[in-house]
This record gives sequence, structure tokens and C-alpha cells, in this order.
Amino acid sequence: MKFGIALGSNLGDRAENMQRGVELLMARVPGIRLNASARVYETEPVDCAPGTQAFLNTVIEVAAECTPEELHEHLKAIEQALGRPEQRERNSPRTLDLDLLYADDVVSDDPVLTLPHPRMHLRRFVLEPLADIRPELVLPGQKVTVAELLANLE
Ligand SMILES: Nc1ncnc2c1ncn2[C@@H]1O[C@H](COP(=O)(O)OP(=O)(O)OP(=O)(O)O)[C@@H](O)[C@H]1O
Ligand SMILES: Nc1nc2c(c(=O)[nH]1)N=C(CO)CN2
Repeated sequence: MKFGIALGSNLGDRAENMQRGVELLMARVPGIRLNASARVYETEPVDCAPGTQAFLNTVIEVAAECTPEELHEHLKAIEQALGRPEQRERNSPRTLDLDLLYADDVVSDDPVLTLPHPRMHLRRFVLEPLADIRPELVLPGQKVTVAELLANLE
């Protein structure tokens, strides 16, 4: 199965956190392969408290034999390994945030793991890097490509 993963960091050594996150993912998920990595973008915080540090954001696509739920468990464990506290305020600064964007054409409305990610099609900090690697992708539930979603943002 192919999985899109969004990475974001706005605390500590942001580039190091993102690199370490990818390394841990490759080390921990059996048989995983890195299909593509987008450029890293520095982005203004969206929906965060005033004065919040800018983010680094990127997107990778991996191929792995595990289920979406198994991959999501790995992502949460890696966030914690990178020092992210389990309980924290919404949109507070984070050493590393790992969101599962899509898992092939799987659609799920489970609040623990919603697929595709319910807010990704509205977020420039996700669509811009994703358009680097998968401009022609049409997400399940969308009628237009990632490149068109990005072009249609205000
Ligand atoms: N596709 C998904 N990827 C990651 N988390 C998800 C997904 N769908 C649902 N969730 C759930 O969203 C909850 C909040 O995740 P998280 O703490 O990363 O939020 P956030 O990064 O502050 O905000 P956002 O989810 O808008 O990026 C988690 O409990 C997680 O189980
Ligand atoms: N620029 C930017 N803003 C955000 C981000 C992010 O990754 N980048 N993540 C958020 C919560 O997931 C909230 N706001």
C-alpha cells in the first residue's frame, strides 16, 4: 500500500527533527520503502497563538505492507520518541507532527484515523509539498487533482 505522510516541526532543531523522524520510520516499519520526498518549506503558522515560531513542513510517500492503523501507531510512537508530550493544547508547538494523509484509496471516518486526512485538502502547508511529488493524485472524495486543489486555494 502507498501512504502519504505530512511532517511538520516548529520546536527545537526543526530540520533535524524532520530528518530523524524519517530515519526512525525507515528503521521501525518492516519492509518500508521511501517512494518520494517533497522539498522542505518554511511556512507561517496556521491557527496558532500569536508569536508562534514558523514551521518546517514536507510530505513523503512510502510503500509498506502494513495496515493504515499499524502505520499510524508507528507515527504516534515516533512523535513521542522525538519528545512530543502526549497531552498538550491544540496546535501548541511541536518537535514533530506526523499526519497520515492517505492510504491508497482507503476512506475512513474513524475519528482515531480519518482517511484521507480531513483537513489536508484545505492546507497550503500540505498541498504545496504534496504537489511536488504527486501533482496528478486525485484523493478519494475529491474531484480534482492535488495540483488543482493547490491552485484553487485563496
Ligand atoms: N489521518 C490522520 N492522521 C493523523 N491523526 C489523525 C488522523 N485522523 C485522525 N487523527 C487523530 O487526530 C488526533 C489529533 O492529532 P494531532 O495531535 O496530530 O492533531 P494536530 O496535529 O494538533 O491537528 P491536526 O490533526 O489538525 O493536524 C489524534 O488523536 C489522531 O488519532
Ligand atoms: N504552517 C503550519 N501551521 C500549522 C501546522 C503545520 O504543520 N504548519 N500544523 C498545525 C496542526 O497540525 C497547525 N498549524
